[in-house]
Amino acid sequence: MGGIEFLKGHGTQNDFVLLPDAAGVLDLTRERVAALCDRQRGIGADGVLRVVRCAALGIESAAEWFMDYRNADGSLAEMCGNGVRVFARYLVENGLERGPEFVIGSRAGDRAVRVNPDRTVTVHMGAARITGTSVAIVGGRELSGVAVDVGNPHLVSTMDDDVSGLELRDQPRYDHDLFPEGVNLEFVNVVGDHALRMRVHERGVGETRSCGTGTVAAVAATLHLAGTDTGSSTVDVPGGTVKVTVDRGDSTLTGPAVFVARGELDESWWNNLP
Ligand SMILES: N[C@@H](CCC[C@H](N)C(=O)O)C(=O)O
Repeated sequence: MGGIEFLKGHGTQNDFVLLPDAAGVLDLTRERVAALCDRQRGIGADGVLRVVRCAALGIESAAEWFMDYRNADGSLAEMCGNGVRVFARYLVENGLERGPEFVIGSRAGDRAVRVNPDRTVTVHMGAARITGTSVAIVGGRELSGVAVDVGNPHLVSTMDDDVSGLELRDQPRYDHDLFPEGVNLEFVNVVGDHALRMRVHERGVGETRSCGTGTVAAVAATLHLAGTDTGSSTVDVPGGTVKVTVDRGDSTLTGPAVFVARGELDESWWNNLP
């Protein structure tokens, strides 16, 4: 057949099409990514993870493999905390890394991962940097937020009323001067001493059922508001639960990575996309 192989997987229901492309030969245009992720005319996903060797892209890195992440609208992003767990499991289960610990390259830099015996994956996400404050406007409500850089940009708004009541179908408004490249917007309830509930509107996608970098940003922001910069919390998202630890200079994210399908793209469909 010789078609283009794909896998479909998710991390707390943040779902991805994974494209093995060791030699970096796929012509992954913005339109092709958008078509793959479209839930009617494609496979349907929040993003694409291209599995490519760092060397094939001329990237010098301690990592052998590069996670080339694209949002559902075809835009590039620096990092994906749920995607990198799915990516790590793919590498180990397909004999491309021995595991359980190794490093994966991303546009945000190298990320150390560990594939755990229970098939969850722990990722060292690097520093979660507090970069300021701003506001998000959702359904006419102005919500103040803490800006956090986790390799990609986030604005975390904590609120007293239940986040499940928010209308997140439309793009919430935000300060384009502060976030010229766009921003991921998290809405958070503190539900216990070490427990958060979160919804997210992702840059380049819309509302998703989880965002791994967003959960790290949420924990860093709530710790910051409590006057500290280290701590751990679970984060419940619509698609499940992850565990986050924030330290000075590093943070870790632990959560599930699930595969649901494997197949081949129809070549004439792919070739007729711009
Ligand atoms: N879902 C991801 C984040 C994906 C990138 C994000 N939409 C962006 O544009 O920065 C995650 O799990 O971290």
